[in-house]
Amino acid sequence: MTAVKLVKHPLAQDALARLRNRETDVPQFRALISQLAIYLAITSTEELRMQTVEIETPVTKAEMSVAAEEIVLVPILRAGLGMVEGMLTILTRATVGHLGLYRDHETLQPIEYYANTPGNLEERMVIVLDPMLATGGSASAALTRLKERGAKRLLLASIIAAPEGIERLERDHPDVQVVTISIDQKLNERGYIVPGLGDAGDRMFGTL
Ligand SMILES: O=P(O)(O)OC[C@H]1O[C@H](OP(=O)(O)OP(=O)(O)O)[C@H](O)[C@@H]1O
Ligand SMILES: O=c1cc[nH]c(=O)[nH]1
Ligand SMILES: [Mg+2]
Repeated sequence: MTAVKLVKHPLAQDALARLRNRETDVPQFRALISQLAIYLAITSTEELRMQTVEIETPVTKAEMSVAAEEIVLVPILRAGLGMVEGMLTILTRATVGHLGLYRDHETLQPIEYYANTPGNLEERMVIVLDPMLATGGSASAALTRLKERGAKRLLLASIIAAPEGIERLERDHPDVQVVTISIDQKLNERGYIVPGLGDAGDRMFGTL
């Protein structure tokens, strides 16, 4: 079963409420997405593999834990791009791949138009970024593409998830952990998350 981790920090919930508000303008929307991505970066890497090394401080030598796993971030274009900067605030050494997908407005099926990912995905923690998990079609297609390219240890970091999207990933990718800040009520008849925040890409890039 897909494991879902919820970010419950009060300041993340406060930022998400402001993100959802229809009065929030484009610069504020971008800043809030970046802030929320920092919380997702911290929670997504709680199980990062570590190793013990000897460090010499100005005072003495000591055994310390350091990260033993490289991280690849893969934003789903367009809206996932807004999460990269916040993620890199914490994950400063991560490499970044890109997957271009949009959801056909009629069929809601994902259409892929770009894929560029770093090599050696087998050995790395791969975190897919998309603020919205709605039907789950886009996330599922992205995860399938990354597995075809060798990824084995995958997470999906989203800001808002619909129950329908989580169920879809439980079916298609039970090995992938979902990290999110809110599980909303449902999808509406046009496939938008309720209460959601509208179209994340349009609000981020001002294309409404
Ligand atoms: O779970 P799903 O039903 O597939 O919907 C979620 C997808 O829809 C949005 O992208 P959109 O198609 O609007 O593309 P955009 O980011 O370019 O605006 C969102 O950013 C996800 O990628
Ligand atoms: O509510 C939704 C659903 C899909 N994509 C969005 O940007 N918002
Ligand atoms: Mg969009």
